[in-house]
Amino acid sequence: KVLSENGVDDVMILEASDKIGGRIRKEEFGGVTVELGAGWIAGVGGKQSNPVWELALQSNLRTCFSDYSNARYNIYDPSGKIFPSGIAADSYKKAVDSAIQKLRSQEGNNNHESFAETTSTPKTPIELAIDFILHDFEMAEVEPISTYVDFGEREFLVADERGYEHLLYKMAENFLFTSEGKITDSRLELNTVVREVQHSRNGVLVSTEDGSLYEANYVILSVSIGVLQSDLISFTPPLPRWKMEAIRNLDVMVYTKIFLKFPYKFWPCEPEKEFFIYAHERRGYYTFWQHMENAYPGSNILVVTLTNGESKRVESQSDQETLREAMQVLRNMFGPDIPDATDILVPRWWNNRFQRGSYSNYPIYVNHQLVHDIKEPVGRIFFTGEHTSEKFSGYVHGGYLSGIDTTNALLEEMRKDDGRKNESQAFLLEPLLALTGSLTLTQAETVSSLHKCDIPRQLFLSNSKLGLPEAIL
Ligand SMILES: Cc1cc2nc3c(=O)[nH]c(=O)nc-3n(C[C@H](O)[C@H](O)[C@H](O)COP(=O)(O)OP(=O)(O)OC[C@H]3O[C@@H](n4cnc5c(N)ncnc54)[C@H](O)[C@@H]3O)c2cc1C
Repeated sequence: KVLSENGVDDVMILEASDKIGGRIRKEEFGGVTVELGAGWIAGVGGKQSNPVWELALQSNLRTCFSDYSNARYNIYDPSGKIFPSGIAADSYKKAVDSAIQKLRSQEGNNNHESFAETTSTPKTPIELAIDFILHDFEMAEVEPISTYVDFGEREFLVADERGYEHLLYKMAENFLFTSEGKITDSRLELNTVVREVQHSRNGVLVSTEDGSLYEANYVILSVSIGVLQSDLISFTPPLPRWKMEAIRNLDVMVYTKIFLKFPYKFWPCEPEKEFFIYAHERRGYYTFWQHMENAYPGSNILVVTLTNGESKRVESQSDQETLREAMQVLRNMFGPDIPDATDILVPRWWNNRFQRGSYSNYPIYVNHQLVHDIKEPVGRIFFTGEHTSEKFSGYVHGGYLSGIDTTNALLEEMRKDDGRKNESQAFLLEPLLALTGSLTLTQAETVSSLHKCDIPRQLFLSNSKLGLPEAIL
């Protein structure tokens, strides 16, 4: 939309997978729609309006208020007894206070520790569980001291059969899709995996896995930080050292929601018991649980969240093994007589070569050079996506807003470029063949003829979460 409003319509979106949405991805499971990726619209109810929440309202997306702070009163010990609420709440408060105190004492020190490194090592199962929730489960309790509060602290769970992705299709309606979600536009190419970006001061040339070539004046790369860290896409010439270092220095978080379907409910399913915690001797071992009765009453589905090392471990084993482990934990909590799950769904974000993780994880006191370098363009290559958002990295709205920022930066560059072109038409007509030395003649001819096109061509790689030029996310 931003591009279109500025008269730039000649764009191409190359998406590696078979649908738009990226880390917004739904699947039918156990008779309902579950979100394998983003599930919450976070950052609602503050001074400013979160644009993703606005989209949800406009699209009549069904959501339900979801407050996982209640989980602190539902902590099960390894033998299945619930910790008295006073003890659980006190332990929680102590852990939060000490983390906040430590963070405050470090404020301004330009200390690059991640939040996980700020507290002393916990020892008991309850300390381990709380530590896991505070540090791995979205750092929910410390957000109020950070700058992330502009949009508010309320969170809403998407509970709509059409999925979170409905927002994306709504945004792209009459642009890339019909109201039934059918692609109408040749500007979007699915199943198109970018493998190489050749770039020079004259333009970019993109090669895809199927051997196609796309020539353009600019490229916006919205792949995840995990993909940038992997060798999926190569750059010729290679990216400069400052860019490579920024990419390498940003942590990638793996966050996995495992879904389990049961023949009937055996867990307490009052609305305020939506979340519960299992305090195991092993940190992060099937710790954080949620029932889906608030979102989909009668669905009989439980969700357990794993992160990082546990996510990677579970991704590499069979789903049957994961089911066995999860059932053992549930039997510790609820007794030996509970029924076996009838189905399990284990997303694999780490092993997905188009993701390689779930979202970026910035140090709590961000090194501004890192933020700057991660989003800074390299010549004609622009970078966007949640990892380039200083305030909202890791969130859908971070991706959305970074898309707009990057688009504006590109538009600015295009204006400057137009100025330069007017000064020197000769430069514009310089053949691109220098870039294509390694290509076959036919390909080179194709490239060459595309280059002669009068209309400026802008190329966008991947769809991003919104998948659309309207909001390059
Ligand atoms: C399990 C999980 C839970 C989450 N929970 C929440 C939540 O509750 N709330 C929230 O706000 N956020 C949440 N997030 C984060 C949120 O989903 C992301 O921040 C956001 O969707 C990222 O959008 P993006 O456009 O930056 O990247 P993506 O959506 O990942 O888009 C990048 C696109 O690039 C494509 N691609 C990759 N490689 C190539 C290639 N070589 N060629 C072409 N295309 C390529 C990918 O297929 C993908 O479509 C969660 C994420 C995960 C994984």
